[in-house]
Amino acid sequence: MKQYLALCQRIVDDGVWIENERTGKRCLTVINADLTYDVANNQFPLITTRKSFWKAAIAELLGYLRGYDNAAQFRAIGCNTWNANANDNQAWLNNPHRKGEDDMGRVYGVQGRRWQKPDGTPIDQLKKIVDDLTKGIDDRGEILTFYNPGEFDMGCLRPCMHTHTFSLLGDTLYLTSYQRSCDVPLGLNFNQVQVFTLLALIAQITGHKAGQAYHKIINAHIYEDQLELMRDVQLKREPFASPQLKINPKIKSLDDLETWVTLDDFEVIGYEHHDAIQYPFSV
Ligand SMILES: Nc1nc(=O)c2c([nH]1)NC[C@@H]1CN(c3ccc(C(=O)N[C@@H](CCC(=O)O)C(=O)O)cc3)CN21
Ligand SMILES: O=c1ccn([C@H]2C[C@H](O)[C@@H](COP(=O)(O)O)O2)c(=O)[nH]1
Repeated sequence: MKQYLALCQRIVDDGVWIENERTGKRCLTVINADLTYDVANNQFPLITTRKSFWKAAIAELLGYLRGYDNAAQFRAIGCNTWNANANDNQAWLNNPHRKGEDDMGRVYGVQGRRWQKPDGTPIDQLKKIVDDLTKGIDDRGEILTFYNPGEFDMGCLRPCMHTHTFSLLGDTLYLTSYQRSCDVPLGLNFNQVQVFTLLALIAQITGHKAGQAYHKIINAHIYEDQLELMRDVQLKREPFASPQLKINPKIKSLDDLETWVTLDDFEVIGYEHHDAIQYPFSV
């Protein structure tokens, strides 16, 4: 939690105002942030200086791992975060690739599970990683990437947290996640939960201990209409100790994640937090 607040304070103190053409808003911006999460000791990096809707963040991750491409699929598992990007973004509404209401196109999980080869057949990046790690193999290329420049025009948004690299040292699994663009008040609250949970889940289903998760962010920003709430409300609050994440130990395979897992299989223990803050969301 301290590293999150330090990043917010750094943006407030040293950020540079940058015009963002896509949203038509200005963002107070810094470049480069490195966050580390202690998955080994279950220090769940949940924001405590406001109420975090962590279940929606885990649902979003589950949707990516399942290869979802439609906001209705996300809603059905308890996540509303893609409604606006799928249905309220004029550029996407005008895009001939959009298949109708709620379609997100070839984003995130579609690339992770069904990356299209030139001959039209799909590559399942996640399955390859899970199969390798289960056998104790780290070929130094256990990379899940959603970043496919050749298909950016076929999706509603380029992926923000775009690449996850898994590394095995003995029986301990590590994760390094890369994020090109980060809405620190809203998105990072979710992304921290997702990086932590992704390592915990993949360690569990491949039979390894979880080590540390490293989260590398390039462009970290606060939108102009979020700044006052961050600077004058959230940053004035004292954080509480980190809670713990409990994952149902019956989850043992990728197939389990794809079929029966729900948000009831995740529990947060000891979450003390301040009141909710509603930050404006930019489409
Ligand atoms: N401008 C922007 N910021 C983002 O963080 C973002 C995007 N766009 N587009 C794609 C996804 C969608 N994400 C989102 C979208 C909405 C919330 C949000 O509204 N969160 C609320 C509560 C959500 C709930 O009740 O479930 C929050 O207070 O954290 C968070 C992440 C992250 N991404
Ligand atoms: O997981 C996510 C997804 C998105 N975001 C934020 C970062 C930016 O504010 C927008 C995306 O806009 P671009 O113009 O495509 O950079 O969404 C996030 O923080 N986390």
